[in-house]
Amino acid sequence: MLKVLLSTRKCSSFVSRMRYVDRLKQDDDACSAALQTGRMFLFHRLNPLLQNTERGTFRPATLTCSDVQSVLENLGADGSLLKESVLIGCSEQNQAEFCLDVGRLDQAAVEEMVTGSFVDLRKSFFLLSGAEAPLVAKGQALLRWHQTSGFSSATGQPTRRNQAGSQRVCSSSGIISYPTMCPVVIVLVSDGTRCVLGRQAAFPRGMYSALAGFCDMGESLEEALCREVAEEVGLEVLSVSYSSSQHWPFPHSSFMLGCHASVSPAHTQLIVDRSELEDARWFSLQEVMSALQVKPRRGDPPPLWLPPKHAIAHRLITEWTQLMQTVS
Ligand SMILES: NC(=O)C1=CN([C@@H]2O[C@H](COP(=O)(O)OP(=O)(O)OC[C@H]3O[C@@H](n4cnc5c(N)ncnc54)[C@H](O)[C@@H]3O)[C@@H](O)[C@H]2O)C=CC1
Ligand SMILES: [Mg+2]
Repeated sequence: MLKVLLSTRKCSSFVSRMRYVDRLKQDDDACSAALQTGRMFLFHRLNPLLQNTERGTFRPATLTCSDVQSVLENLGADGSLLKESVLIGCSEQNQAEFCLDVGRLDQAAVEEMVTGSFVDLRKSFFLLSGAEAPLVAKGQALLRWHQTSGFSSATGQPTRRNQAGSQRVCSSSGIISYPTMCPVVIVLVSDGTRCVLGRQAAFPRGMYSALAGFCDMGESLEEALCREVAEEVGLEVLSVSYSSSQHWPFPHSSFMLGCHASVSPAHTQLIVDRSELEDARWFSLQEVMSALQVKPRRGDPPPLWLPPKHAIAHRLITEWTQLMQTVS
């Protein structure tokens, strides 16, 4: 049975924070009160607001409710915009965290008032640290869901959100809808000494990653994995082990389920589906280890470079190299 060690965090504080967030999702008044003392992450047309740190790195700008209120007042915006904030969690200091899209305001004017810049999500995802990037991705995903869910797909009537933004209710039928993610399997296939990496034509030059694909309706994780590997590279998987998962905001919200898979060393011929992948190849441990050392730089790309640390593919590749080194 799979056992994942999560952390040695203090259980009591974790439990109370999770229950607090859950209460804010159920209780609009409690959520409105929490908004007054909460931390706020701003977005402009779904691009998060980032600030430079003294160390030359970036972090998401965190504002208080009154900071945002004074921005809205100064720019002549309606104060009720604040009610469009969406709850995204609770900090370790027990402060509720919200995000708000101020896309109706002039971008440059907001940037000047809060000393920061609204940066494209894909770019900001790789400028931020491991803990902050998922928070910004979650905020953008929830804001996007609200922006595209104003009408019920069943009745065509307007929907109303709760204060936390964790659900929307159809005004005519009462049907409740919740934010959705598409399950995706991402898999590193190995024959015991090498692994398969593929590249889509849209990837940056020289970049290869683990194979990935959307789960079809009704499939288990294992069935989706075996089908995707068969479709994309023509291999038959013999065994599967689960590694970890990740919310991935691109192009919309995917729930990435990361796995390792093995194939028989006697059946390793790749038949690549060129409509899906520009290329897929077997790579040796040595090639992958060298690629993990490569730092991103301008100019000609190296022969192989791998997805950045935030991506679950990076984790799968690192785990595989560690496993290969222990067995060799
Ligand atoms: N974290 C990482 O390193 C990587 C992440 N990914 C992510 O994995 C996801 C899936 O990868 P792909 O190879 O593109 O999937 P894929 O291999 O299933 O091919 C995409 C095609 O699947 C169909 N499809 C079925 N269900 C879909 C849905 N719910 N949404 C969109 N298209 C659907 C469409 O025809 C689409 O063209 C993407 O979100 C991609 O960003 C992909 C590779 C590496
Ligand atoms: Mg694919």
